[in-house]
Amino acid sequence: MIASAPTPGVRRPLTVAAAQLGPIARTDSRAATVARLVALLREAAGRGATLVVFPELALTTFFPRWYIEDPADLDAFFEAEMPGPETRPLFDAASDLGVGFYLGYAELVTAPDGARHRFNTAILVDPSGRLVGTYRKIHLPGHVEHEPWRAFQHLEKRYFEPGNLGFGAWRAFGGVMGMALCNDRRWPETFRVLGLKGVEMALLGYNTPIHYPPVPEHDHLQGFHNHLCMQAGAYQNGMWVVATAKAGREEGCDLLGQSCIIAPTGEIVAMASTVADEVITATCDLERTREIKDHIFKFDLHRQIAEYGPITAQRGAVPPD
Ligand SMILES: C[C@@H](NC(N)=O)C(=O)O
Repeated sequence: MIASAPTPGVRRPLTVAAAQLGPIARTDSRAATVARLVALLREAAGRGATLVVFPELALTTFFPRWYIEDPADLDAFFEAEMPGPETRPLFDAASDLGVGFYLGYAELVTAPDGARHRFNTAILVDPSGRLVGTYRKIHLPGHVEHEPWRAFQHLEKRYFEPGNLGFGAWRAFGGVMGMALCNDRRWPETFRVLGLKGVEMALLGYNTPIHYPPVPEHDHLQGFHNHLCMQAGAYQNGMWVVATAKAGREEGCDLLGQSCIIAPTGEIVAMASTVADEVITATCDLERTREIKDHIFKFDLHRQIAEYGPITAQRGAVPPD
């Protein structure tokens, strides 16, 4: 008998929702945005979800598109406490409904010495309202300086520090959960590190402009690349992926939709069909991760780590000319 053969009849179903958001205007209040999140949460709960995944930077417009010089203007997009007075209604609604959630937001941390640190952050909250974990975005895309030639900026490298908490894995919702944010999904290392930590479901929010100023000839591929990297990450690591967009035309900038739920086989099992507020759900059997983790990508058996050194070296190993 093969020790790792799945046990017939064993299931660990988890009904999840991706709660896609349409655009958020710069002038929209936090209260108005949180009310939208609560409405999506209620719809998801009504459809049986016990975990709801919101987008990256889900409380504000995607402000890295602007060069902001006044620190007070920048601060207005950040949360100094979570929950704070304006986000508390989301936490209250979730625990009333018995639903947990993933939420992306801009986090302002003031250290004991008074130094201020800014992160692009996601939290995971369980159905009782307890904070399960915090993730701070590691792969920050874009640029540091103002580049006026662009139709819009992508100043994540200016406004955020790289995450300092690593890629976490948390036992919650009947399985092992991991988190990532937007550009992280393009990197196989993200999913591999989560996979090595035993993650069975990766939760991810994104804001992806359709127009990529440095290489505009790839604009028509945004939807393809979005799914390509996440379907590969799901399959190569045997995990579910729940990925949620902030979508639609936001302050003149078109953001990709196509929020999706991906099985450990790499198959998309649910996908949004609008670029507005929209809930998609799927019942995900966490036990299905074993179809991959115990077989084609059984890490302990098949990985050849002696050959993987360049992956963690600062520089590549390109042969000399
Ligand atoms: C452009 C970039 N956006 C992001 N918010 O990280 C991405 O989709 O990779």
